[in-house]
Amino acid sequence: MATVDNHGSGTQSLTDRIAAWRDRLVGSRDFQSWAARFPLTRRTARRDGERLFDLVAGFTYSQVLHAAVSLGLVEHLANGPRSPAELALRCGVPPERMAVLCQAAAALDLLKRCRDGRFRLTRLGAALNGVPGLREMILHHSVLYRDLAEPGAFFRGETETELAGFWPYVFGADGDVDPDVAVTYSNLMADSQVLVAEETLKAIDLSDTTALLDIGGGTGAFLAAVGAAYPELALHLFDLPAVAPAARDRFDAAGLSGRAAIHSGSFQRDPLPIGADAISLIRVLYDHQDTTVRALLASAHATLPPGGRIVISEPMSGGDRPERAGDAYFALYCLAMRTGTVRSARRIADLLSEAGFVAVTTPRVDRPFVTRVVTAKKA
Ligand SMILES: CC(C)=CCC/C(C)=C/CC/C(C)=C/C=C/C(C)=C/C=C/C=C(C)/C=C/C=C(C)/C=C/C=C(C)/C=C/CC(C)(C)O
Ligand SMILES: C[S@@+](CC[C@H](N)C(=O)[O-])C[C@H]1O[C@@H](n2cnc3c(N)ncnc32)[C@H](O)[C@@H]1O
Repeated sequence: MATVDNHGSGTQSLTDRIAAWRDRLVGSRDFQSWAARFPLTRRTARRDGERLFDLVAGFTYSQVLHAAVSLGLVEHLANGPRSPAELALRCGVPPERMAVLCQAAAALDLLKRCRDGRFRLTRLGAALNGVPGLREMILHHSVLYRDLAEPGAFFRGETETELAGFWPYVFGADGDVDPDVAVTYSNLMADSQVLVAEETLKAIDLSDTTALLDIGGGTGAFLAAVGAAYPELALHLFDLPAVAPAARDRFDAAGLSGRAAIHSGSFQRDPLPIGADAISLIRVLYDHQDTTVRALLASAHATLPPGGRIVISEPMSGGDRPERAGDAYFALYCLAMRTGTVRSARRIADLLSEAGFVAVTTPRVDRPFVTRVVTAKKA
């Protein structure tokens, strides 16, 4: 590509110059005004305006969703349509304000306004009730919302984020954490694990595996799903002493106790249990910095037998193709957590190769906003 001098600020390719010209044009009021009237550009101009408006206003959309959940609107509509007055009474909100909320939720396609002025759930609104843990996820966003209140300060790294304190075990706490906090944390993790497990198990095939070690396996939600899908597989869970023992109840309830072993320890301090021919790390790597991840992947590699498999599953950055869930939600989430970072599948593949793994694959997943998967083998 031809390059030209850019007034002392280095060289600029022809593509860059064309882009700069396009940006100046689209950014000019006169052009916008003309494009909004000209038949061939009118639709694009309107669509871009709408898209920009949605980004400008998006934070209020999320708060409408939050209110619909926290005030119990979604719950109260689960059995059919109701009038705003009825909902106002049930949710403890003044009728005229409830009417605004219903109308807003209808505009966002969470509710449908019936001809008689009542509101009912749309397909989207109804789906919300069936997503495990989503209600609690939405509610806990109050914390992240506060952390993002001054976005400039947030990105400069000046915000003392509250979210960091919400997930105590990410910091490797063991033993000295309020048990109630531990339960809230573990329940939210386990509930939100249901879809992650569903998605991960669609992407991988464990039929040639005899024993799976789930590192950072929480209270066993992933292993319970694996156990149901693979009746012969031996299951090993490894997590911090304050978390791992709680998996016992889940394994008992699922009838998995005969083939599920629980190992308490820290992958930052203790050796990993040996004997498994596959290791899974589900939503673990993104909680940690590269040094921890490198050491963890190296121990995983050392623990596995030749031919052993590793499965990484977590939300990922789109890398050279940035995407909303990974790059505009989970990346900010991790910044607020202050301990880890969202990585692209390519970056995780590189870290796996660095640790000695081969045959790295990135199987397709249906819902990358829930999780993405990278697998590899020990040679
Ligand atoms: C019945 C008729 C007439 C027609 C039917 C037509 C039809 C087939 C409709 C489909 C309806 C349907 C089944 C819809 C299903 C929708 C689903 C399943 C939606 C799922 C959505 C899931 C979402 C939005 C998940 C969000 C997850 C989030 C935000 C997770 C966040 C996790 C975090 C922050 C974890 C943090 C952990 C830490 C601390 C960083 O380590
Ligand atoms: C984000 S949660 C994921 C839990 C589970 N895999 C899931 O997807 O629901 C991260 C897990 O890693 C565990 N963890 C964090 N640091 C750890 C460490 N040093 N050793 C072992 N487990 C650790 C946490 O206790 C927690 O259960």
